[in-house]
Amino acid sequence: MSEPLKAPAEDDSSVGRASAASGSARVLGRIARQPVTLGALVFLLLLAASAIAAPLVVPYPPAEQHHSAVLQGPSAEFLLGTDDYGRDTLSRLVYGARIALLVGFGSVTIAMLIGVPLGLLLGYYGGWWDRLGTRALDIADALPGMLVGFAVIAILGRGLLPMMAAIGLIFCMNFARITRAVTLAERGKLYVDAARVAGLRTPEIVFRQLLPNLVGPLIVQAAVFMGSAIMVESALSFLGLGLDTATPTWGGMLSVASGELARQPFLAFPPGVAIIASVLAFNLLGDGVNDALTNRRRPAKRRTRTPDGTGARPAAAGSVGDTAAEPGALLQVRGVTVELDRPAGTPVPLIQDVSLSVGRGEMVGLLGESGSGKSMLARSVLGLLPPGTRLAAGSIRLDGAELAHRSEREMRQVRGRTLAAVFQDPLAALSPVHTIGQQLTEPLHAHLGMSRAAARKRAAELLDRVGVEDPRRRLDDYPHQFSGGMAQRVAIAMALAAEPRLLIADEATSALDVTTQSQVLDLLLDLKDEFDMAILMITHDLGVVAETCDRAAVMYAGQIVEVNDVRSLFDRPRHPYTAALLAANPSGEATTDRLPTIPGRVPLAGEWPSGCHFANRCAFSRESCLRTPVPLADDVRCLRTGELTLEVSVR
Ligand SMILES: Nc1ncnc2c1ncn2[C@@H]1O[C@H](COP(=O)(O)OP(=O)(O)OP(=O)(O)O)[C@@H](O)[C@H]1O
Repeated sequence: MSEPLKAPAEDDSSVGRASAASGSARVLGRIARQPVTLGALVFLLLLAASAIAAPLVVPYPPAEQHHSAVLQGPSAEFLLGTDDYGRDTLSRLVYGARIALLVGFGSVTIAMLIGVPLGLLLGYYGGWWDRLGTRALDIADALPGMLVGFAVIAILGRGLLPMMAAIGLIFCMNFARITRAVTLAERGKLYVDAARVAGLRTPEIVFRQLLPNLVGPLIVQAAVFMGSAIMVESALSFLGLGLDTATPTWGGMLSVASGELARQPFLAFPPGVAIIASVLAFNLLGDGVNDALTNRRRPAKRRTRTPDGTGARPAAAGSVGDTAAEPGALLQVRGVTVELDRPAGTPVPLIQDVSLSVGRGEMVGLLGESGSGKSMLARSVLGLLPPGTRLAAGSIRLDGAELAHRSEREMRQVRGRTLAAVFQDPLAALSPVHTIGQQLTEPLHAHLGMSRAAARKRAAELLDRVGVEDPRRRLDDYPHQFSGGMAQRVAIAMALAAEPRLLIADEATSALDVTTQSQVLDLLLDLKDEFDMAILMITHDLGVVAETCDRAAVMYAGQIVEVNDVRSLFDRPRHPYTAALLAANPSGEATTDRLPTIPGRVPLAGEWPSGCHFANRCAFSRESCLRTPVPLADDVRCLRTGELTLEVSVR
């Protein structure tokens, strides 16, 4: 076992060590710097305070009639005049605010209780659930809101609760739509994949990972709908469908005013202004909060890669020379094809007939240009294929157990225990609204059944192991308080939590600067030995493969074209594409000028030639190469491999 790593010299002080509350404090700070939003907030707080303290602040009880002062204009005695019964308008206005705010709050709560879980389910599950659900939402939306309100009140009768239920039903569809849209966007993010990889169950992912990320948009919408709810309440009261006429409501006051316009036109002003001002204030508040949150959520600057510096060193001693399927290999992928379903037309293969094995404790590199299918292969193994794609053929065996076509529930048992993954962007792979401690302890608690205290202790040990200084304190930090390199260490610690047998590192170091990349690679190598863990290292970077891997596989246009031990692959490539890739490597020193660049472009999925996928770009292709599909034989997918001598080296 290797010694625990000391924290590297990497400086993460620049990203701040703000307290856990700093995110909310920053948002509040931004709101405080928006005078209009602040004004709206102060107005609404005063309105709420006066509504709550109404008996203490109003000059007269709202129902008290002053028969000698009917329909008066503003005066010192009655600041906003009186109504047709001589009741003080100001007092009724303040009491009306109670009803308006209560109905607004109650109806928005009802709308959220119905709409948010519905939107979460539609957005998270997608597919038929989503299609049927959104059609149902469309139909519900087509019904005029007020008609729905009338129907509910007709059924339930007049009163505070029926009014809240009616307005809640009108708005619940909007909450469902917003929640669905945000969930659809969030569920494709890496932190959700990471949570699935960590083996969290669907309710845990939906309610603990996704829901907290919806809080911002939901607060904004709740503020806006509070205003709308007040408007609907006023409209229903105006039409006489609200509370009984003795109860002071703004809509009811307007209704009275409309009958007395000729005698006292001022009567309409106080409730009219109150409705307009509060609706406007709620809208301005929603807008302001939205601006403040959007600012908060602006993605952090990506680290830029410094040029090269990834000098290749000789492949690890004892490289596995036999690249054929190994009996008892930890991971055995055989003939895997993933297809993209199209509503009309035949499915398009995204990867085709892919076979690859990874031995126990072995580190295998997966190379290939963008779009060659590396991530799709990784996702097939993880059981995380994107919506619309499916495993059409093949077998994926991990530690002897078949993973192909397993249900999500079954895959959860595998992910996070035997199988784990680290992705390219660690900050995207970590939930922004949970502390590192919460995210690290969750899989320990969920998989290993550890108590919260034991899980926290283990989490601190893991952080220490991956080189995070002061781990106990840093458990309470949020992902944004870590630099890219440190966040990747945290992501690795999460992946290691249940000591998996196979770690899939999908471009895990690509977003890091060269120094940090080298530190993280060293860490992975140490951990591989310490945990006797195999690693499938997906990368574009030939240097990373040369430096760290035992074997490497090269993918091109959805197929594996060559597999070999690293030394042989780099010294004596057997497939023209491998040779071209090596020669085109900017850090390499090509010793032959036969293939300095790769002409043409990678064909898109669905546009692959029927024979060899590389044939159109290959300097050595013959007519026979285009005729029939070329199988992977003796770990190379080339009909002419026996005839060619491809000498390219990147060392
Ligand atoms: N969500 C998706 N839906 C449909 N097709 C997809 C999806 N993601 C990727 N593809 C397609 O699948 C093929 C393989 O893509 P994949 O992301 O696996 O390539 P890659 O080698 O990992 O590329 P990169 O190195 O850029 O990540 C490409 O043709 C790509 O356009």
